Amino acid sequence: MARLGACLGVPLAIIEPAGFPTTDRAFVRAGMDYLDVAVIERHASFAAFESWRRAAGHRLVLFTTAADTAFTEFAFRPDDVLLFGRESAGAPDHVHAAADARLIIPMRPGLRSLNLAVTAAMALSEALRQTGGFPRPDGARA
Ligand SMILES: C[S@@+](CC[C@H](N)C(=O)[O-])C[C@H]1O[C@@H](n2cnc3c(N)ncnc32)[C@H](O)[C@@H]1O
Repeated sequence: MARLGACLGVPLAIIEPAGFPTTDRAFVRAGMDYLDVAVIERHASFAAFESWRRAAGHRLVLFTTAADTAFTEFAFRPDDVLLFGRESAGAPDHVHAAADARLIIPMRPGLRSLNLAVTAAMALSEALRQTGGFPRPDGARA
């Protein structure tokens, strides 16, 4: 996901406690050379993240299988924060309650979920497509 953010020019925020190792060593191994160009912010807790988000005036858009609205039916804004849950347990109830919108990527019946990185790639693709946010080869936005 660090690589996804780096390539598309989108900052990544990690809210602790994360569901994966967040030591510098683990990051260097997973992020490879993309880590140098990725913008990664860390928030010590959901409360700390919420203080930052509310002060900055960003909407919180949660991707969850417990949603009724398809992500393709939602009008994204360029400064929306897209939030994804843990690979293991998803996002807790209080995070669902705090979200301004809860969106699902529709799936075939009977299947549990996509994996986190695939969800993020699909979500970001739709949000950037709608808002004209894809980077251009000359460095400008599309
Ligand atoms: C592997 S899933 C978590 C599965 C977890 N057992 C659950 O039921 O939420 C990891 C994250 O990917 C996102 N996700 C996966 N499939 C999704 C879908 N079809 N629509 C929206 N978000 C999805 C959610 O943010 C979820 O918290």
